Amino acid sequence: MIQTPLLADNRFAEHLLQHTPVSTFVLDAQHQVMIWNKACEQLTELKAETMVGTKQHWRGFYTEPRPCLADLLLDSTLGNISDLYEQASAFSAGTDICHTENWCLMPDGRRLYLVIDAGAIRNAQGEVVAVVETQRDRTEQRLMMQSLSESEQRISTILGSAMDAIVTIGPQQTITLFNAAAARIFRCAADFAIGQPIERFVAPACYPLFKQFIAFDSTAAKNQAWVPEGLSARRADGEEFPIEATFSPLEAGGQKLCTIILRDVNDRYLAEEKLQRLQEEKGYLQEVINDDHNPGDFVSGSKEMRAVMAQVRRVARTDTPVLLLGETGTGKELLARAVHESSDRSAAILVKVNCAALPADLLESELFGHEKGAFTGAIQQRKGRFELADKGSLFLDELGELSLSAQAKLLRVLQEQEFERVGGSETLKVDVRVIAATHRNLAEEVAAGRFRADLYYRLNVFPIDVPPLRQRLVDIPLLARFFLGKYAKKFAKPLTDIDPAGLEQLRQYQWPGNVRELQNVIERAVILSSGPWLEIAPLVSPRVHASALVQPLRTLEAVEREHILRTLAATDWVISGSKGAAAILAMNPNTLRSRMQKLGIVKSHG
Ligand SMILES: Nc1ncnc2c1ncn2[C@@H]1O[C@H](COP(=O)(O)OP(=O)(O)OP(=O)(O)O)[C@@H](O)[C@H]1O
Repeated sequence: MIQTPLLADNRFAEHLLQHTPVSTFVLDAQHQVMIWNKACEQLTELKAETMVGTKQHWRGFYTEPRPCLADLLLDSTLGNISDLYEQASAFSAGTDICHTENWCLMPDGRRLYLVIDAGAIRNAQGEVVAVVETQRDRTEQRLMMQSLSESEQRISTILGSAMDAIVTIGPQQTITLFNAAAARIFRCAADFAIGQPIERFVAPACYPLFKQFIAFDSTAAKNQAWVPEGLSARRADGEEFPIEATFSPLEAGGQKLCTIILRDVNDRYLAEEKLQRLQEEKGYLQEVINDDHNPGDFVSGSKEMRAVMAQVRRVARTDTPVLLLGETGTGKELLARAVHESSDRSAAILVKVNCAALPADLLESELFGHEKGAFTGAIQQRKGRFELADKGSLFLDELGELSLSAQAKLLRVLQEQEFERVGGSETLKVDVRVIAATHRNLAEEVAAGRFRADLYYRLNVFPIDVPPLRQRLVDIPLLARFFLGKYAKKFAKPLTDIDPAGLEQLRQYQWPGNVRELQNVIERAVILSSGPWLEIAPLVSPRVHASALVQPLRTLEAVEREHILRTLAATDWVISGSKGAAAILAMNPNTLRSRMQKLGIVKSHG
């Protein structure tokens, strides 16, 4: 507070006020302008000679008469300030001084942000004799502050909505910025993370490498670096996860900072795995679609087959392995599908492997997969059928052909649901229900040392015997008519039924190839018949009385070998195709080839 009436006596003070670079005017107690200094002239573009002695000072700041801060102070009416300075962003007042800041619309149309201070001058008696008001133009700073805060807001919106974690670290390698995605990914609030050393959020094993990217003084860290893999971060709860990160060092305000933009690539890995799995499944399903072994409806009229179906229904809902026993072509694969489809796993797939179709070493890699370089030709990692069947079922056809080493692996999967890929050391876990089938007598195979006893007992928990067709005569006409309908439609033949003599022939026949053979016979007959009856050509070995079958006893292999050789001779060694040996033997051509290899059957030239 200034207490002397210096303006009248003190020329020096007046001189100072006149020349101070701050815009200033002074009013006397009657609101008349006493001083209108040079800076005020510049700010308002109004000359002192037109202002001094008048009460027109408002003209410097408003387009209409309005009290200035100095007037309010003189009249002690500061309470009205908010009516006058609507946009006042700061206001403070004591008895003799007051302060405000606000946007002013100058008479010449300029919009200025003025910081205004007013102070009362009292005489020795304490009476207010004058008021000094200063105005400082802070328009530029204010606009800068505004645009700074706008851009800060924009940046914080961008940071907040970014999908990736954005973390900035300062020279002490402590976190200075932690966006919302970082909070989500690291599972902790920004308040917790800011100020913490970055080391806390990096997997310890990766920290030395991490440091190289944020080491500000190393030349390597001068440029931005993108690290697509090999780094792992650590969440607040200690869980480690693989990341992909970009490190951007920068110098701001003399401080070395590093911004890390990172994302959790676990989800990507999972998505990639899922995609690969779906692609493999797609490939597998494509194979199934192309496979003419694809099952149609299941026909069962005999009490024997109804009993089999009842067993299928009973075991389907459990996770017990199922062993389907029966001669070739009896419908074991169809039943395996029925087990899978009636189980809780039906939403996943049933994967099939024919153990006789591949040599032992390839079969092992087919079942369990292999690592890149596991053997010559293993140019990349491949998942096996067990992995493909995860959460579903695996049908192992011709189980009796499995090598002893594959049997050991299979036993482990059955017991612990785990295995390693060929050439790999990583133990893989799967959840697979195994359904196996064989036409061999496994008990005999065990006795001969060709099949592991422990695996046999593990698989034999729920054996289902599928009777040969000759033991369920009721099914023969049912199946024959079913196949007639199917092939007549396929080949567009107007066939109504099977002629009675033919039907009788079908009943009499021995059916060594069971339903598959019947299916082939009907297919051939449909192709050859012109209608309306389906004519059945004489069948090769009519059904004979069991006693007539008695012959000197020989091994199964010897009989099998001789029979295959006879058939091959009859087809002139043609294996596949509708007239080939495989069709006659009602076998899959690949199965036949592998049997021939196993039995050492080769075509002699000469
Ligand atoms: N009850 C049935 N109803 C309809 N078709 C059947 C029936 N049983 C078998 N089939 C058909 O017979 C053919 C052979 O059946 P499947 O492949 O299931 O026999 P399998 O016992 O698994 O033979 P293999 O031991 O040689 O592999 C298939 O085309 C199948 O569709």
